[in-house]
Parts: sequence; C-alpha cells; structure tokens
Amino acid sequence: MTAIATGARVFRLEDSPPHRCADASGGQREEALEGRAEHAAKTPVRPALGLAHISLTFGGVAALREVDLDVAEGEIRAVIGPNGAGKSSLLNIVSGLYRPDRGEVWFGERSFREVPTSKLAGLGVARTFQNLALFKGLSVFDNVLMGLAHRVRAGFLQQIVGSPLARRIEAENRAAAEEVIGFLHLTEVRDRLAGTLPYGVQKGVELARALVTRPKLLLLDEPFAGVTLAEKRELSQHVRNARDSFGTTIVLIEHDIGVVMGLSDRVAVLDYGRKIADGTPAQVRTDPAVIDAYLGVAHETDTEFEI
Ligand SMILES: Nc1ncnc2c1ncn2[C@@H]1O[C@H](COP(=O)(O)OP(=O)(O)OP(=O)(O)O)[C@@H](O)[C@H]1O
Repeated sequence: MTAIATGARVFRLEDSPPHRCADASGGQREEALEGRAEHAAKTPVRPALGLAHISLTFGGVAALREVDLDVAEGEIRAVIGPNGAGKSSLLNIVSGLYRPDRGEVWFGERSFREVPTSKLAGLGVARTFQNLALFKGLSVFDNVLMGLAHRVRAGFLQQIVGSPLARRIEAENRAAAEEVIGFLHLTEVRDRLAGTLPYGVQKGVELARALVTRPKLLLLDEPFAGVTLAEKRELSQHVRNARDSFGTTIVLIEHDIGVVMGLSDRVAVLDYGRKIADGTPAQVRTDPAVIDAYLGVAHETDTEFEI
C-alpha cells in the first residue's frame, strides 16, 4: 500500500532545552560539570529513530495501534508482518506521508507529531518506494543525480547557473553520483536508460539514488519484491555494505522473511496493526506469536541464504 494521505498538515518541532550553567564559577562550575556528567551517564542515548505510541486509523480500520519502535544508530532493522499488518503505514508515517492519530516520531533528539516531508532530506533521511519511482526515460547516472536535486533550490540555481559556485556544486554532485554508482556496481549500466534495465537492476538504481545523499537513515520499502534470487543476494550485500561503509542506519519493511532474517540485526513483527514481537532474528523466529501470525504461513517468495 503506498497511497498518499492528503489534507492539511502541521508539525511540531521539539528540540531539547539547552543546558544552562552560564554564570557558574569555581566550585559551582565543577559541580555543574559533575552534575552534567552524572546526568549524561544516566541518560540513555536516544536511538537514531524512535516511534512512540503510534496509532493510525483509516475510517474504522486500525492500521497501527500503539506501536513503539527504536532503531539504534548503524543498525539494520526490519519490520515484517502479513499483508495489511501496517508495515507501509508505519514507513509512510516515518517519511511524513501519513500523519498518525496519536504518537510521536523521533529522529535523534528531535520529535515530531507529524514528520515534515520537505525537511526529510535535511534531517538526513532518504527512502525508496515499493513500486519503483525512477525516471525511466533518463539514464542511470541522471536518475542517481536526481537524488541530489534538493541540495539547491531551483530558483537559486537558476540565478547562479554559470557561476563558479554553480559549477562547483555540479562537480561535487556528479562526483558523488559516480562514486555511488561504482559502489553499487552499476558502472556498466551508467549510461543506459533506467526503464530498459532488468527490474532487479532498477531496484539497485533506486538504492543508489537514495544513497547518493549519504543519508543517516535509509528507509527501504520492500527492496526485494519482484527480484530474482541472484539479485536478492546482490542487493542484500549492497544494503549491508551501505551500513558498513557509510554507517547508514537502515529500516526495511519486507515480505521475504528469509532475506530479512539473514540481513537484519533486529526484527519487529506487526500483526493487525500491533507489534507482537521484537528482537533478534533468532528470538523472533521462535516466538510462538510470530509463528502463529506469520511464520506458520507458507510464503512462496521466502528465500533462505547466508549473506
Ligand atoms: N490510504 C489508505 N486508505 C485506507 N486504508 C488504508 C490506507 N493505507 C492502509 N490502509 C489500511 O490499513 C491497513 C494496513 O495497511 P498497510 O498497507 O500499512 O499494511 P502492509 O503491512 O504494508 O500490507 P502489505 O504487505 O499488503 O503492503 C490495511 O487494512 C489497509 O487496508
């Protein structure tokens, strides 16, 4: 499900209050510093992404019910569940396409009642879509370059076209696109039109376009849907490399449990909008509630391989 909710949106930004110890001196300052160290030691590090008590309904249908989720920095975190469990709704809330009825989304220290889509890139968040959202008539290189289009506003760019600054920005963007194309082994198809490539390669191009921004947090919406086994292996390796090489925190929703179990550090399981399990792949695999709700059901597309 990738339908986009419409309607007026408002969001609230709640930064943490600044520390105050401006006029402290001598012993007072030491006390303040000690106090701060103690406070820091007691205060848990905020996860890269946090969802708190997220609920969402469509008419009478509860898509999400009081869902909590934390994603640690540098983690590969999967969200799985049967059809209609609420996975896409959850991803759409994190990327600002849906506004939850209740709850908050945290990116590090910042919390939102509704995530502002226009600020997503600025927050270091990128996403891919379940149905490919590539420009099929453009080359792979140009598609990847489009991932950086937000860096300069069009009006501003028009004003500075031809200027040394414009040339420098363009050169930097092109270099970043070349780098990620090489990283994802897409050099051979760099100049091919995206629409002419096999589906699995197009998925790779979409991943490249998301990664070119070097996001802190990457949201992957069913990245393995419709791709061959060999392509699944390669894409899985790319996802892992993105985390290992760029330190990108990754959240993926996915149907293919085999891929998820081999790739993820932790897995959350949704069923009818509720989180019914959360833990390592080994923990989730043996959870009776998960077996009942999901793993007990045979899935033709499940893949088992070591990555
Ligand atoms: N835009 C929408 N309008 C109405 N109902 C919706 C909308 N989006 C989701 N839903 C409903 O919310 C529930 C959760 O749907 P969602 O698409 O989030 O589940 P999912 O786990 O991603 O399913 P799938 O794996 O089939 O994509 C379903 O009952 C769905 O019909």
